Amino acid sequence: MEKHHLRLILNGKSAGRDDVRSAVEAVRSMGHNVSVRVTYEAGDVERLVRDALRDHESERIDTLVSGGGDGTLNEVLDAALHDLPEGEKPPFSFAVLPLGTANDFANHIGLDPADITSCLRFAVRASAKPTDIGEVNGCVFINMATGGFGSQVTSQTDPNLKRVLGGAAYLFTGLQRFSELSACEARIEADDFSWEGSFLALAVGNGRRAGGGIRLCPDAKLDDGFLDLTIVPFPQTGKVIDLLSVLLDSGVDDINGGPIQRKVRNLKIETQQPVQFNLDGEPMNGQSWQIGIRHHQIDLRR
Ligand SMILES: Nc1ncnc2c1ncn2[C@@H]1O[C@H](COP(=O)(O)OP(=O)(O)OP(=O)(O)O)[C@@H](O)[C@H]1O
Repeated sequence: MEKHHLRLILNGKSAGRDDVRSAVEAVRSMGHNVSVRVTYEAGDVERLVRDALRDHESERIDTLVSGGGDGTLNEVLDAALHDLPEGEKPPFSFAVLPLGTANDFANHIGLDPADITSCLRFAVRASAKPTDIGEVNGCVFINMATGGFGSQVTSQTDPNLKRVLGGAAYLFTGLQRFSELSACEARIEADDFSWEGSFLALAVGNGRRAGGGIRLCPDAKLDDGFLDLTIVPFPQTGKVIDLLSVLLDSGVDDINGGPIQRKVRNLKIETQQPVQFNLDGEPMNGQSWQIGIRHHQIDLRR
């Protein structure tokens, strides 16, 4: 069996968890090398990724594991890809140890956040597969970029509520703030598609689910070289609440009349007012969005 050298960047929120310690012990006892670096606060991930890039030759690091939620994974990838010359891949593959609240991306690749030891074993057993990365105005995402309803919910969800309710917190906050939901006017131009109108939710997915399991891009694939654009138009007849409950219950599949769905490589979105976009849950504000895909930019153990 090949001996692996893992570097685990662990979000400090989970540093005290017994199951994380057991998982590291279990993988070390399989003969692999695991070095662990823990974050204390925002910004630490970037420095720890730089350290991993510096150490990768001397310590033969072959896999960088993101230990945290989608937010941590996003920070890890953003730091690893930031200064990379075009056409180059990072010098190691990536893996995920799902320790977040929703873990939408980890769920998409079949990881069970309740069994952390299996997830870390998977990081040494699974093969590293070429994986696409999405980009919005120069910032990366691996799972999904959402605008409108979905983004409002994620960024306004109280962290304490998230801890108590888990993924359902997103839904709770969404309904609580329902009265603030309004239509957002946008103009969207893609390779061979354009759309203008007001939307309730907008999603650009490399992965399929966001906001705690809501299926917004049901046909998205991580390595097909496309992003899946989903537009849920704002209902003309004021049936917003019906539309919302369908969306939260079963995702876009069951929406009456269907949402607008397209596979795209590049798109530009202009909104009439400033809106928030969420990249894997991390908020960004603006009115003009240039979105693209970096085909097979990383290798991911999945
Ligand atoms: N030691 C720490 N204690 C508390 N927060 C931290 C610590 N280190 C980093 N953070 C913060 O944790 C956040 C990322 O957390 P995490 O990866 O769990 O995202 P999440 O959004 O809760 O996950 P998910 O999207 O899966 O629900 C970042 O905003 C970062 O600033």
